[in-house]
Amino acid sequence: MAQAPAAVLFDLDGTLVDSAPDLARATNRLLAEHGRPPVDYARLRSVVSKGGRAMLAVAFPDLDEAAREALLPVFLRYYGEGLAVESVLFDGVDALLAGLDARGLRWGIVTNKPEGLARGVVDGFGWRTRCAVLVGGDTLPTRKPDPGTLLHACAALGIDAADALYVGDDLRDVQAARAAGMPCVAALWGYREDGDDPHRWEAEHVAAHAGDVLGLLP
Ligand SMILES: O=C(O)COP(=O)(O)O
Ligand SMILES: [Mg+2]
Repeated sequence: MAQAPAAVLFDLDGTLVDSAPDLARATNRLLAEHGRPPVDYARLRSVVSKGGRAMLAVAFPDLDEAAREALLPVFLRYYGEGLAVESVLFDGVDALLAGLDARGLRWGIVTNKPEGLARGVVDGFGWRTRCAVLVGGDTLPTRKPDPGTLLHACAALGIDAADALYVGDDLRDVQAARAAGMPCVAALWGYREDGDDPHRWEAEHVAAHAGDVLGLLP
């Protein structure tokens, strides 16, 4: 990277926060209420960055879409009751964010998680005053892979998309960044299903560890 970005934007689940344990607890509460055994954790974990609908498809594969859609608000409510209980930061994230702060580089979050829940996670990790912008999946009518939420974050920061850097663990993160004209990093430490190959997503950078992102900056 020739020039330092004006700000670094992050995806939340699978990039900054390993939220799978809290999401699994909400899933299992819902399953138990329906008289079902707990979810296959590894399978659930692999789709966390694909959102609540994908998680419910793993947990209730026999239900049709309409029946799963009806479960979504309950699932999100259960998750909302314990957002930062068992969730942890991925290795190196703390040092990465501290490194950005030390360089005076603003950072923010653009997630598909509903904004209210994302705010709860941000508060849970004590980031409220450090996180310069937070855009959720319901902040606008569109969400990733649409570039709108990334562009919205840039407008809030008063910067051009081309001058920011986005870090995300899912194909739709890279698609959103590319559509926004924003350089991006595919995070290999996040959630992936078998067969997902981030090296084929055409991100400008691929990082194996959160600490590698600082190394990309000049
Ligand atoms: O909740 C989701 O849809 C996934 O969240 P993410 O965009 O932070 O990975
Ligand atoms: Mg993600």
